[in-house]
Amino acid sequence: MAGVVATNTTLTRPTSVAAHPVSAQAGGLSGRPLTARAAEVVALVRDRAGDALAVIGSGGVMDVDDALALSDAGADLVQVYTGLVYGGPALVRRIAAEPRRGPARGPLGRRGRRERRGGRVRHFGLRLQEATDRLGTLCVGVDPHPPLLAEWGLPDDADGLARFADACVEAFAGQVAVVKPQSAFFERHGSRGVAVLERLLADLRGTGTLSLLDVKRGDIGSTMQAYADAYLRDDAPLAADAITVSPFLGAGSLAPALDLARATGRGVFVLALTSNAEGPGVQHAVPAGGGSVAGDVVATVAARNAGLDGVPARPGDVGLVVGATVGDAVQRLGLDLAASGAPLLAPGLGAQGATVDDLAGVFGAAAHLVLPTSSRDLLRHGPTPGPLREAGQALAARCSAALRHP
Ligand SMILES: O=C(O)c1cc(=O)[nH]c(=O)n1[C@@H]1O[C@H](COP(=O)(O)O)[C@@H](O)[C@H]1O
Repeated sequence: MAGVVATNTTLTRPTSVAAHPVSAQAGGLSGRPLTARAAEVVALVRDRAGDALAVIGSGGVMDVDDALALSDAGADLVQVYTGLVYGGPALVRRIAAEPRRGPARGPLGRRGRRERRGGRVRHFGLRLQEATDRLGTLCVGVDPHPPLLAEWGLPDDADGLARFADACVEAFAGQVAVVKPQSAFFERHGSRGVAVLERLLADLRGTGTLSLLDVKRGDIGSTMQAYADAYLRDDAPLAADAITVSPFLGAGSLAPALDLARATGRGVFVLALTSNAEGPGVQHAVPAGGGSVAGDVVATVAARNAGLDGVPARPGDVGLVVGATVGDAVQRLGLDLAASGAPLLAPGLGAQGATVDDLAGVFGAAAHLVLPTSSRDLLRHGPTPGPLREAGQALAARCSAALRHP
């Protein structure tokens, strides 16, 4: 055997087409629904085949960036089918005009492949859209609470954390759109706990699973730059695809993180309306010029997302955190979340009392931007990865159905 052609059509139905009247019919999908999966499969084939086989990348190549993604994933040649139908022969000329690059190799190469295409940054919003289209709309929180460790029969030490993290990777990597480790539960074990977090982030990176590190950082500009360096640089030991930040030292103080995230193709989720009972006292407060503190946060994020280049319909790279527990606060405060273009991280499901059925009411016209997240309520299905995975997939399907575009 001289080589492998990867891939063909896909039998999965991403959420972007699930509502289409014929989506239940049998048969494989071509075009855009294949793009992200094809790059993953090509990377897998290249990793397994090494240099022994030629790899021809095919599937969802609709534009030059898609072709470069397959090349970066390890393809020696790239094929176009559906892209040729819609893009015409000029697409071939544009792809062929790109300088040929050898496939990236090794752990650093793999990281570079996911975030950059030919020196061009792949925006976080686009990567998130691809992941939710393919895997459904759910972010799984990895919160190794002491009571959960005990329930799972694990010690409350770095070894327990490591086994907890491994089970989560086995259950959720490649199965849900985003995995969100909660830094606090690792930090409480000092440097050994942080080392486990570092390995967890590397494992998620290695499996192509988006990581959202929940650290809720926020500080004066110069210190914020250091926090940004810690999580948002390509070469940071704790690099994640996105982080949570707190705007309550003034949303403008977050600029170093937002700038670095944009430069490296990462995301930042800014707290706006948090899920806890103490949040409204600060977030609903009316500043001197009117509106609300949360409204100012939303406006800052909307301004950031409006400046993005590329396809206007895709979600922005800067997200907002709005708890699923906030009831009618979004409407009462007059927040136009849909116009912000921000992916909306929605914690509070299960353990904090919100349900999947609350999501449509809380988010209204912005429902299509919502990324619900659950930690304890989902993790109680452990420690065996199988039931954990099934619970995650079932919850993702329920969330996707509840948030589907009208
Ligand atoms: O940023 C967050 O993720 C977050 C924001 C918020 O407003 N409320 C909130 O609960 N979270 C986090 O989401 C997780 C919720 O965990 P569960 O209540 O167990 O699902 C925790 O790690 C919280 O720190």
